[in-house]
Amino acid sequence: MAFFTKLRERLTRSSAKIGAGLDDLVGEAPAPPEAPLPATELPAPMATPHPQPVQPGLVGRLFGRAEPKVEEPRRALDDAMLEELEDMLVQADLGVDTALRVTANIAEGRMGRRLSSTELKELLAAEIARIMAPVARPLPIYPKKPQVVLVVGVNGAGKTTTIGKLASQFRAAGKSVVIAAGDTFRAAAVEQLQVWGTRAGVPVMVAPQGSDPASLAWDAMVRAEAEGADLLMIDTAGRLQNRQDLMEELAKIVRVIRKKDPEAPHNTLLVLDATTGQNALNQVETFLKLADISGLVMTKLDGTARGGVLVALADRFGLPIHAIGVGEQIDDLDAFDAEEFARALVGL
Ligand SMILES: Nc1nc2c(ncn2[C@@H]2O[C@H](COP(=O)(O)OP(=O)(O)OP(=O)(O)O)[C@@H](O)[C@H]2O)c(=O)[nH]1
Repeated sequence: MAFFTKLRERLTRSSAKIGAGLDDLVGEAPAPPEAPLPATELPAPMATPHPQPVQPGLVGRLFGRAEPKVEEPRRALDDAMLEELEDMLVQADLGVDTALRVTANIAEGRMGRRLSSTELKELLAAEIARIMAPVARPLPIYPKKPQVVLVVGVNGAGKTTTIGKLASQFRAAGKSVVIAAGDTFRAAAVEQLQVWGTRAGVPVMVAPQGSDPASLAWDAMVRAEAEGADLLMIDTAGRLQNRQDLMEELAKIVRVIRKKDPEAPHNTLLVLDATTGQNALNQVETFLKLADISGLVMTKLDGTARGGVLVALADRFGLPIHAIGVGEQIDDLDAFDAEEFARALVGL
């Protein structure tokens, strides 16, 4: 299945929230002060968000009268409508600042214009795409061998799964990959990575439980260099409970791999779980203090109504969004496309 189709199908919880919110917002408008239409041509009541088509009568059909055009409900853009729109966007996890900016941009030059829900969705999608376009950048691939990709994020965010999916895609593109299971404290995390490695046909380097992740990272560098691997992906622990330890652990991994390549890691990916909503913003702030984050991957957009947080992230931090995850299967991760995401998010 094409990823866009998948995205549209799987983003339904977020898009239903925003899409239905916009339908309601326009549908709730008071009836316009226009002359009433004849009863037979009256569209569904203005307060109904999903108007039913009016059936033409038998006489009308026999005499070839044109079917009445069903007009979408419309609502004049005023302060009250903008305030509702703003609230709706905050509820959809775009965050207050982003919601305010988006709403102001939609209002500009359009006050008093009577908008249908579809028009409002188009305007919103355009605003969201405008915010997202500068950050929609695939993971850059460098000629450097091995390109070292350090993967960070809290436990459960989807690091392991993301590494597995990326490794599989790189393999499919003809690249050789080595994975290092750097969360050496959690046997389950190492096992899971081995499963993904097997699926992707990529070797996974492991170390005894509780051993120094930096030492594993060194060994993995040696092996990746010796084998001429294109990429080395290093998983890391995600224990934010002890931030100081984690910071030292990450710093040590970086120090060690820089002895082999002063430019490494070439990418530091922060994996975020969309279901955490606004908390994802705090996670970015925290990890920016712990590591030199170069880009984001957002997972679990399929299981949440909080997909709007990606817009807030783009607006607040401007970090590249390399990929998004919409499921647990190996092909459920793809490059992030601003326009596709924006349209899917608003339910277009
Ligand atoms: N629905 C859905 N589930 C996902 C997605 N990405 C990851 N998951 C699931 O989220 C759970 C956690 O993912 P992991 O990859 O194990 O997360 P992690 O960050 O490595 O976590 P630890 O191994 O606990 O450090 C797993 O059950 C995954 O199958 C996604 O895009 N959609």
